[in-house]
Amino acid sequence: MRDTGTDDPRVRVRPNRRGSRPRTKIRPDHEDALTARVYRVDRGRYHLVLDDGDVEIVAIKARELGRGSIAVGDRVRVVGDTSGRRDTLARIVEVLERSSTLRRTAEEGEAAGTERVIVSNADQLLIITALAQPEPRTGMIDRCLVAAYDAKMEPILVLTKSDLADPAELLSLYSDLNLRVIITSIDESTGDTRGVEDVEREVAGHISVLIGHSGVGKSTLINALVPSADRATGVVNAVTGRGRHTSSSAIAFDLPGGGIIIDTPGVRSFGLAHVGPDMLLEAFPDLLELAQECPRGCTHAATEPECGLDLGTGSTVGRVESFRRLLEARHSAEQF
Ligand SMILES: Nc1nc2c(ncn2[C@@H]2O[C@H](COP(=O)(O)OP(=O)(O)OP(=O)(O)O)[C@@H](O)[C@H]2O)c(=O)[nH]1
Ligand SMILES: [Zn+2]
Repeated sequence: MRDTGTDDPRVRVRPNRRGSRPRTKIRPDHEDALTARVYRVDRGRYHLVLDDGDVEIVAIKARELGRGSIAVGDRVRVVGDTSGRRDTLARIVEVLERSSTLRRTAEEGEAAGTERVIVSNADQLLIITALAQPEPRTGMIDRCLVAAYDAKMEPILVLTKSDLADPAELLSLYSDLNLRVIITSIDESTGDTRGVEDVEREVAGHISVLIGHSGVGKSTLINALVPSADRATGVVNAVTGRGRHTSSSAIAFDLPGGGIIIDTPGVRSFGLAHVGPDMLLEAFPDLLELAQECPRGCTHAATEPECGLDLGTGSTVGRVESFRRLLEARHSAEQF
């Protein structure tokens, strides 16, 4: 073996075609790089918080990183001006391995059909649904559940505006899923709140993503958890009928009690086409044994004549029904 004068595995030796000295391709050795987390992405600029000292800096992606995406929640290594002073730019030279990725399928106009990462490294998905204004949509909840199970994130159902409607009917639909459920009501003008401490307890020390339709109270909830976030609430565009958030970038906030909460304004779709029946079944470990009886290639749909899940009895019947509802939700035309 040729001695290249280093045992750095990043030094690659090209074949010595001309018989001259070996040519080495040494990638810049970013030994001085600092680690940081992405909190926000805005027009190609990445807003990061350094691990050491909590300094906020702005960075661009180094060209050597190629086309791979960098998402909110990503852990990165940065070089250059990491002082965090105004008008300084650092450079992201590496994206560290992700522990989870929440994805959506790109919409038409973009590279349609390709997958985009919404948030990296989160471990919980808070599905925010108002009990009224707007009316709850179970299709959206089901699709979010599939996305959470696929991303190996813990789903938590947060039912807001409990001052306006009773949760009982909605809850009965989800009782077989053994979901964690939190019921809240927040009156920003009086400060009269219910359930916010329950949310606080669930998110402490975790990286949690909030997802939900416009107007369900995400910003109101974030303000209750992180007063310094100062999210604008309650403004709905009279022309489009949509909330004011038009960008689809996620944005992260540090929780006072530790942990991170990530809002996803403008995110309206998940790509679920890639979620196969057996992948979803992994979220129902109690049904795996029944599925052993399935013929090969069984899709576990209710129309499968010999699906082993039909052998379930007692409380398992409800579990199978819930599982099959989520299977169906993958193909729903609903965006969420
Ligand atoms: N009655 C009642 N109203 C609430 C509650 N929580 C939020 N609201 C109101 O619902 C409206 C929408 O709340 P936002 O927090 O702006 O909703 P959002 O999910 O952030 O909406 P976008 O920013 O459009 O995505 C506001 O007028 C809030 O004051 C609640 O618990 N009860
Ligand atoms: Zn089956």
